[in-house]
Order: sequence, then C-alpha cells, then structure tokens
Amino acid sequence: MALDTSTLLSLLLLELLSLMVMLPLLMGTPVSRAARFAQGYIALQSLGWMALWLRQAYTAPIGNSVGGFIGMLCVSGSLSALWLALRDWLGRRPGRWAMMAAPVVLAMASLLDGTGADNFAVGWSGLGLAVQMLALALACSWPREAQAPALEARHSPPVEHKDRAWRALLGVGFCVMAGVVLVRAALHCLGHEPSWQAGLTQAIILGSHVMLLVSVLAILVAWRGETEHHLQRQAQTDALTGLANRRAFGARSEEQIALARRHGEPLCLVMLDLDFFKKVNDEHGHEGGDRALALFARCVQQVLRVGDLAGRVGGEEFCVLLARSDHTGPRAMDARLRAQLQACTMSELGFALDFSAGWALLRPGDRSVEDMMRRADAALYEAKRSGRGRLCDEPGWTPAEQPA
Ligand SMILES: Nc1nc2c(ncn2[C@@H]2O[C@H](COP(=O)(O)OP(=O)(O)OP(=O)(O)O)[C@@H](O)[C@H]2O)c(=O)[nH]1
Repeated sequence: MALDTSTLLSLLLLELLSLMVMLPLLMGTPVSRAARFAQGYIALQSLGWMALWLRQAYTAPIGNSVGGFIGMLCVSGSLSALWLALRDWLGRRPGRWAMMAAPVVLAMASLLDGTGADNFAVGWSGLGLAVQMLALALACSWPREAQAPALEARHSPPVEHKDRAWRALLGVGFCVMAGVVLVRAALHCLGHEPSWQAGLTQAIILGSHVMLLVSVLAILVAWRGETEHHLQRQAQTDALTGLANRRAFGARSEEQIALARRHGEPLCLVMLDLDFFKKVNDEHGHEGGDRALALFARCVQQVLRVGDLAGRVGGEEFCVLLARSDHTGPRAMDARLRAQLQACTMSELGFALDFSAGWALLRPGDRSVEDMMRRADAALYEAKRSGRGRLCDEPGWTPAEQPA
C-alpha cells in the first residue's frame, strides 16, 4: 500500500473516529469541563478531517469551498477547544478572545484562499492556523496559575502537578507543526510551487498522526492529574461545609505555626461550638441541622481574612487559625461572626443560631496545634459553663503576655 496523501488522510480519519468514540468511553461520566473540552478537541478534529476527506474523495456532494470552510472551521475549532481545556487545567492564559474568534476568521479566510481539492490550510488560512498552533504551544508553556479553575478550592494549598512532560511534548509538537504549516502556507502566498510541495502536505498529515497520539496521551495524563487532585481534595475537605476536615486542618496548621515562629508573628486559634445544637436537630430535623452547619461554615469563611484558616474539627465544632493575630484578633472575629449570623440566620434558616468560643495564643512551648486546641477547648468549656453565646480567653491569659 502506497503512503500517498489519500491513504494517509483515510488512516488519520479512521484513528480520529475511533478515538472520538473511545475517549469518552475510557474517561467515563461525569467528567470535568476541561475533560469535555478535550473530548471536543478530538470530535472537532474528526469532523474537520472528515470534511476534507469527503472533499477529496467525493468533490461533488459538498464542493471544494464548502468542504474547505467546514474543514477549517472544525480543525481551528478543535484547537480552540484544546486551548480551553488547557485553561481549565493550568489556569488563565493570554489570548482567549483571539482563540474564540479564530475558527470563524480562518474558515472565512479559507474561502478567500480558493484552494484545490488536496490543498488545505494554504494561503492566509494556513498562516492563521500556524499562528493558532503557536498560541497553543505558548499556552502549554505559560506558567500554571496558583489555583486553576478546575482545581480551585478555598483554603486548600496548591497541589504540585507532575505536568512538565506532557506540557513540553504538546508545546514542542505544536511548534513543529506550526513551522511546517507556516512554510507551506507562505510558499502558497508567495506563489511558489516547488516540487516538494506535495511532500509538505504529506508531512502535515503525518505530523497530524503524531500530534494526535501526543495530544491524546497529554489529555489522559492531564486528566489523571486532575482526578488525583480531586480525590486528594475530597480526602481533605468536609463534604457538608466545604471547610478543611480535622486532619487537613491539623496539617495546614503546622505550616502556619512554622511560619509564625519563623517571622516572630503572633498566632491565635479560636474554637467555635454551636449552642444547643441537639435542640436544633430535634426541632428542625437532621436536614435542618445540616443546613445550619453549612450556613455557619459559610459565615465563618465570610468573616475570615486572607491567610486565615478554618476547619470543621467535630460535629458542631469548628476551629479557626488567625494569622498575624494577637489577642485582639479573636475578639474582632467573634464580633464579626455574631453580626454576620444575626444578619442571615433568620432569613435563611427561619431560626436563630448562637455559638460559644474559646481562644488560645501560640506559646513557645507548644509542640503542635493540638496544644493550642487543648487550651482553646478549656476556654470554650468556660464559655459554655458561664452561660454560652460568648468568647472566653484561654486559662491564665493576661493582656501583658508576649506572643511566642
Ligand atoms: N445535623 C447534624 N447534626 C450533627 C452533625 N454532627 C453532630 N451533630 C449533632 O450535634 C449535636 C451535638 O450535641 P451536644 O454535644 O449535646 O451539644 P449541644 O446540644 O450543642 O449542647 P452545647 O454544646 O452544650 O450547647 C448532637 O445531637 C449530634 O447528633 C451533623 O453533621 N449534622
């Protein structure tokens, strides 16, 4: 079998159509938006190359111009879809509007180029496609945003991703492809038709085979990274409130403690416990209790400052670590939280919520956050004992004390 343009094109189409069916089956449902964009990339590539294959094999039904237009719309659209997947996986990258406009602009340009049946992406549309590929290569190398949209989680630390290899492969691949397409398109623009022009066309189709392989591998590796991150986040997050669970709160507190010690800054821990929560459950059902917990957690998050850390450490028990905060911090936070609760509980729950709190300052002898928690718990116990609905200081604290 001779590897002529037509055979290479047919093989590419067969691979694309197989992948268009297999990828969603392999990835299962539901998948993230990024994964759907990546599947859209393969589907649009399939449609684009199908239009070109039909144009070459049976010119009559769709005609050269229409085939070229649909082919360019879909192929350029597929690159835009892949760019959107990268944006979700890696965070914001430059050129969003240009990427969105590219398919329509390039498809229109392909009409102006007026190409023959086996000439695709030559002239202006070819130059545009090469630029779009370079933009994709740039998107691969652009630094990752601290918290990409697909991986976002409040109060969760950025997760280290092993994504350098697939980003490099994809970036280099698109650079090479852009180079070949650029040469071919430029030759056409300049009116040169060298004898190796057909070879360039074959190189582009062969390159598309390789790029298909590279991009599918990259998609699968990126998707695995996203899934791992999601699982890791689930293991660290309390499902009802979205706050860090006890284990994650403990781990992140250690970092905060280390930072506070290194910079000689004060650090406070506040322990919060809803009052008479058993009664809330009894009167409004477990579902009402869950809504109350979720609302309370939301209010806690709303009154925190950047850098503070909140966690749900027990059934109706929450902990907050106030960074760079001396004894004035817990009082201010307690007042903000009470005001916030008063403003929204009646309207959102239909009943009032109150809480007791105790706080403790980081001391030089504290070995872990557990030591702070023990003292804040004693203060919380005192708040409960002395009538609830208030904040108490850790036992033995005096305003003259120096932070750790
Ligand atoms: N709805 C709901 N209730 C929970 C959850 N976790 C714990 N609880 C309930 O919280 C209640 C805690 O009751 P207690 O420990 O007696 O505390 P309390 O009624 O708030 O009393 P004080 O703390 O002394 O004011 C229990 O009834 C638990 O069943 C949860 O995830 N959802």
